[in-house]
Amino acid sequence: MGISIALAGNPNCGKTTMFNELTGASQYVGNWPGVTVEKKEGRYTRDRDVTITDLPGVYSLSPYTPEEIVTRDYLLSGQPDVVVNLVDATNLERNLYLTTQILDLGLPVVVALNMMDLVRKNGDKIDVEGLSRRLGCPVVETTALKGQGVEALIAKAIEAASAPTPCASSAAPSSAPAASAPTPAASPTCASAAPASPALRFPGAVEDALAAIAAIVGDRVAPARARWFAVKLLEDEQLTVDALDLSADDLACIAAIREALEDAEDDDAESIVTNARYDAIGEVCAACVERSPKALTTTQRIDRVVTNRVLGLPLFIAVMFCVYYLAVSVAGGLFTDWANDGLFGDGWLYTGTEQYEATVADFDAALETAEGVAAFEAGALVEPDPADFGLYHVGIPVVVGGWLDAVGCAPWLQSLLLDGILAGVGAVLGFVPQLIVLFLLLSFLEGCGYMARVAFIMDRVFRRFGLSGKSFIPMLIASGCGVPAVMATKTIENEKDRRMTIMTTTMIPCGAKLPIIALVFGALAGGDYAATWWVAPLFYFLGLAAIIISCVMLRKFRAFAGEAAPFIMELPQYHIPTLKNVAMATWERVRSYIVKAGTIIFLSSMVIWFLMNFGVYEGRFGLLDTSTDGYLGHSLMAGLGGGLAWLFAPLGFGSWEATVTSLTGLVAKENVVATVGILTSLGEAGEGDPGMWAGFAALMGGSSAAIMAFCAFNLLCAPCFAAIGTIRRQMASAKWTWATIGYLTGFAWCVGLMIYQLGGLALGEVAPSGWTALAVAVLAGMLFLVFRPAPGDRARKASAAAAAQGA
Ligand SMILES: Nc1nc2c(ncn2[C@@H]2O[C@H](COP(=O)(O)OP(=O)(O)OP(=O)(O)O)[C@@H](O)[C@H]2O)c(=O)[nH]1
Ligand SMILES: [Mg+2]
Repeated sequence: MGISIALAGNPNCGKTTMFNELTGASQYVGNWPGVTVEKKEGRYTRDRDVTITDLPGVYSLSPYTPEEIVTRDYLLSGQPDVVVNLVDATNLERNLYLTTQILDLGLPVVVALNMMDLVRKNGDKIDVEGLSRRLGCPVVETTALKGQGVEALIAKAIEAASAPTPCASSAAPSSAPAASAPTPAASPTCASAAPASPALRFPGAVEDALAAIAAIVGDRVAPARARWFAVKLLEDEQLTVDALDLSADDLACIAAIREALEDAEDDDAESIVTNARYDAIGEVCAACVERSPKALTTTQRIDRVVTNRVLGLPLFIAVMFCVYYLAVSVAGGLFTDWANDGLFGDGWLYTGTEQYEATVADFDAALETAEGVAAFEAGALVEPDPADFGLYHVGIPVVVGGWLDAVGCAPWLQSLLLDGILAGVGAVLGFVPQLIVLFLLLSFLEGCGYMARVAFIMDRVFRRFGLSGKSFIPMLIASGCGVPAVMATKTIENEKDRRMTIMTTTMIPCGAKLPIIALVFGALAGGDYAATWWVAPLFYFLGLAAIIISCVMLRKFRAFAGEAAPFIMELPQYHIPTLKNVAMATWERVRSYIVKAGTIIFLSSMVIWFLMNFGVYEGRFGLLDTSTDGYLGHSLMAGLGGGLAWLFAPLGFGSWEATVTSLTGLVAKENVVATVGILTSLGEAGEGDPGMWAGFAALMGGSSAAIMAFCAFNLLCAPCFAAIGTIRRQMASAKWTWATIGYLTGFAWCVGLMIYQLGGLALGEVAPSGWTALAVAVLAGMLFLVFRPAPGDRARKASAAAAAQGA
């Protein structure tokens, strides 16, 4: 017969680690509380008849948070034959609180004392026999991380499940609402079950009250579960009261019992029960746990430095600097260039690069002269072939291009495949090596327990702006790429905080936006870095300021009103994470990035290619000849840009070219510079080319204010398709995705308007007009939203004032 085992316990006590060990699954394990949020089922590898269910970690069985409801419903459902209650043995007092509640359920329970490796390392001792006797259930020592004790644990669980009594699986009343107590399964062994006499007893008055309530409930519930219902009725938990369908008389009797107890103890019933539990646990621990007199554990010693008020922040900045240096500079420099220019570019030369570059420079210099050009045309001067200089391989586009040529593929299809799809998908995949390194390092920091501290440190800063410390990690990641940043918002439990973070985090300039900043920088400063060094940091500051202002403003709306959720996170013990866990966490993140490249980017690259390569030329619609100058002016994209250009006129860049540039940026921000290249007929000159700066400045009508407005708009507006796709997934709602796109684009437009109209006015580039008035109005509106009290604040202040007056 199949046996169903439920794994229940506090957050971060090792349930998923145990589950993976038992079932061979690879569910996500992280070193912070609240990793698992829904139940997962698997089969025991050594006995396929045994089903194991991993449940979200909970501190109690009260139906408040979604995780608590999932766990409580499952335990009450009658499905588990036995509950394996994992407890973090390094923190027995707190963990046993849930144990006492699980014991009340009347199901067979086996307690797993997990993390015994840490207990031994700390030099503490636990009397397992004594604990088992006092709790009235088997207790097994385990170290899930190393797979120790897990077989003995399951053997005990199977034994307990097979014992004929006690049984509570048919105990839930049939009228119980589905939300809390799904329909029970009938079980013949229960008919004769005697009322369970709890091993863990409360003070006499409480036990008397419970017995009296149990008598009123009578046989409406199975005897084994009578205690659970009696406790819940004493606590006056509405869900249970509704479920039992008691008569008005019975309810009045129970209320009288409760009031009598509350009067006698001078406390409310819920607190009385909670205190009774803690007192009982205190006695158990005093008798069974012997703490080593050692003053501080390793974790406490590390935390003294890491979470220190003065040292915490600088230390964190140093750690992050190292992570970024390794990922972006070292790995990025090594691998991303290789992936972008080698694998998805022309090819890559591993050795003899210096000699090759020198020869190319000579070749380029020769082409500058008339003789050189003549020699080149005559075939006397040949472009140097990198393959002659050392170890070289060609890029995928070259290989694919060769195949397509060989099979006589139509030029338009070649262009679609190479310039459209391969270029688009390749640009995204080119970042994969960098991301792997970044995520490996971040997963390590997460797995060892450091990230939980970071959120705690940043909370002190962020709280002032209505954001929780947990929003910081996404923003940090966003400076690399918005996609993983949006995914990282998953760890923010509070829905409002999470939505707000998703909506704003992509305002931080990501790696792909840096070329835009460089281009603007060049166009404004003409390469005079010494005099204008402040332009680039200015845009980072703009991103950060935009987030802060947005959060302060958004908090004034009902959908986001309220303070950031109080920062409650138990700081886990430090430990070296297993290689498997780090690799899994990294893969999980990289995988979604790759999947996105294969789906959203794939499709959008095709669409953009189509819009840029098709159009009406000499009265005929068709594929444009990309070798003619200004072909883009005839494309569908130009038409689209022309149609939308009026939107950007107030921002100073109302030409179809500038509009098209912003539109292609939606696919990937890298496209902005590439499009400027095509528009200025400079090809792939790149953002560092002075010709490109001049061309770009001309595109913007030579106005510095327009250039700044263009840059601000492109940095702050809706992110690339890839990030939008991720936002859609994390928001799990089309409405919120559109709200995000709308908010970001609207906000970016307003900032662009203010920069162009007001900045241009100051610089003498723009004459006052109706738009100037609108820009002033927008500025005033923003200031109003920032400084206006949040809804509810006024009421709170008024009541506080009234209370103060009354006092
Ligand atoms: N030292 C030690 N660490 C462990 C042990 N078991 C689990 N861990 C670590 O504890 C952390 C939490 O493990 P999880 O399995 O995710 O915990 P969980 O109970 O599923 O947590 P939630 O899903 O948040 O409820 C991870 O970093 C594990 O590697 C153990 O026996 N010893
Ligand atoms: Mg888990």
